Amino acid sequence: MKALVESLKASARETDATDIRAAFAADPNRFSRFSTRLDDLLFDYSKCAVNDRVLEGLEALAKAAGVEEKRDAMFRGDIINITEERAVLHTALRNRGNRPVLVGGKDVMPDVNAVLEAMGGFAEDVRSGSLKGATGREITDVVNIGIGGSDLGPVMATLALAPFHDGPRLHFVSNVDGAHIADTLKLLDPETSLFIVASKTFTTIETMTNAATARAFIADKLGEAAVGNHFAAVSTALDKVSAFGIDASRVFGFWDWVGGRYSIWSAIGLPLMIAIGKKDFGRFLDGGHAIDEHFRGAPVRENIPMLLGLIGFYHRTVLGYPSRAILPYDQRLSRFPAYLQQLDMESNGKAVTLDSTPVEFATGPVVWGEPGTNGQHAFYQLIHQGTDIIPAEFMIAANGHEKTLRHQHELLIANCLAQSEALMKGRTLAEAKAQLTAKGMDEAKANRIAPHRVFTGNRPSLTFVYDQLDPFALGRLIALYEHRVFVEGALFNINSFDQWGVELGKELATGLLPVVEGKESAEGHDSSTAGLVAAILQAAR
Ligand SMILES: O=P(O)(O)OC[C@H]1O[C@](O)(CO)[C@@H](O)[C@@H]1O
Repeated sequence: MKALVESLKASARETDATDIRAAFAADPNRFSRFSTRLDDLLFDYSKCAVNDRVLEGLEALAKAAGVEEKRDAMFRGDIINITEERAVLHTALRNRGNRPVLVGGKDVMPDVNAVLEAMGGFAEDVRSGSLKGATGREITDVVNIGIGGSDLGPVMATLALAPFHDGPRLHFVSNVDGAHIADTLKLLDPETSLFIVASKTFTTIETMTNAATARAFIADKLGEAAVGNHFAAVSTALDKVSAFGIDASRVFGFWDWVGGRYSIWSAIGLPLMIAIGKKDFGRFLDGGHAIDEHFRGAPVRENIPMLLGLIGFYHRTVLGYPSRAILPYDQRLSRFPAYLQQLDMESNGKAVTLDSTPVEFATGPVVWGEPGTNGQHAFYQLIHQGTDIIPAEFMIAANGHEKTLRHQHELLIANCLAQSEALMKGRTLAEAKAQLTAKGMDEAKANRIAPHRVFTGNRPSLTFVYDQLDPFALGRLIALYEHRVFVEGALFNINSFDQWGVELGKELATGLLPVVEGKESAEGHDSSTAGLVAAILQAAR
């Protein structure tokens, strides 16, 4: 693999692959050669630093890394999460054709369908008002208490699908910072509130602490006996849920073969289903399933997640670009970058291979972003003229939902397309100077100012265009990125499905709590940590 990566570097150098501007000038068909479609979804990668030779090299790399075999092993239910000894089967949750999926010789589909059915019944009862609080009033507000994968997916998707939201109001509490739950509880009437405690493990300290606070809120206002009417839970740890006191009829399970950051398709999606209804949630699953079928069947040069992964690997590992910016020109996708941060960085932020040896090249990039056009007025300066090259990933709908505001949508589209054009084309020194002198600036001053107005161009970007952001389109987008992360992880030869990197901080926080509470001394901790604790304790009121 290392040799193939080196030869890709050489191909890029020898073919001037990073001179994207020259590639466009030389080939009027570049767009049609380096873009592909899946129904209304258009994927344009012509503004990336690729050419045919690079793509051939990437295909060879994918073959050598066994990406397709690894993909098939995932769909088959093999134990590919080797450190946790688990299958990886979030795809079974959206397996709309009901093709049998075997784990340990047993088809998981009947259980998957049963939970989906139970969620649907519960969600529709909440939405219709037939499920009541302890005092007989309808539920107006649903609060999801979870963190990481038990929060980001439902938050992101609920915001994204606001035009389809016709159920009760939704709130999300994740942070252990008491401010988060306190600010949420202030908005609620306990008689009409329902809390969903969402935690795969049902041990996560943030979620358990917030759940206890919410429980006290109900018990204090409505009495202990009311708690059962105002709580539901989503977890794989059904024994722990029952110890919390939530009735089995309000508990929705999932399985250890669903990773937290891949769990929006499972019962973790319950808040979304309550917001948009069972039918639209089904459309969301359909979108994910459509991408699964595409990923499994399309040839590499038409396979969007495969291309996305290969190009991602190429930008990151071959060309050494340290981060990628996720730039949805879709305000309702405002939490999509945060969602992808967990998906990508928790999956591929690893430095040890599946053979338990150190990796030989750079793995997952830093993933970040904000919706356009807001980002343009904040950090685009650095993307255009900074010293790092940051591949940008744009996404835009051909149609907004606000029919009477078409003009605003056209402005949004123009801005999105202009950014990728500017990143690719740039502005030369001669062009910058000519612009200034044309405005009447004298030669000497133009010479001084022009360098500040130069854009190197050749900054890669890719663009997704879809018809409209609806449940199907969102499901498709999420699944695309899931499989992209999979492809990159397969090329890195790492386990994309564990997350040991978050453990150490959790362990140390548990150890530090008694010190922060003033019950234990800070002895044994480093002087910085001890000094910080002392300062905080001194100031604590
Ligand atoms: O659903 P749980 O078990 O509460 O975990 C929440 C999150 O914590 C993590 O385990 C680590 O931060 C994530 O992978 C997960 O999504």
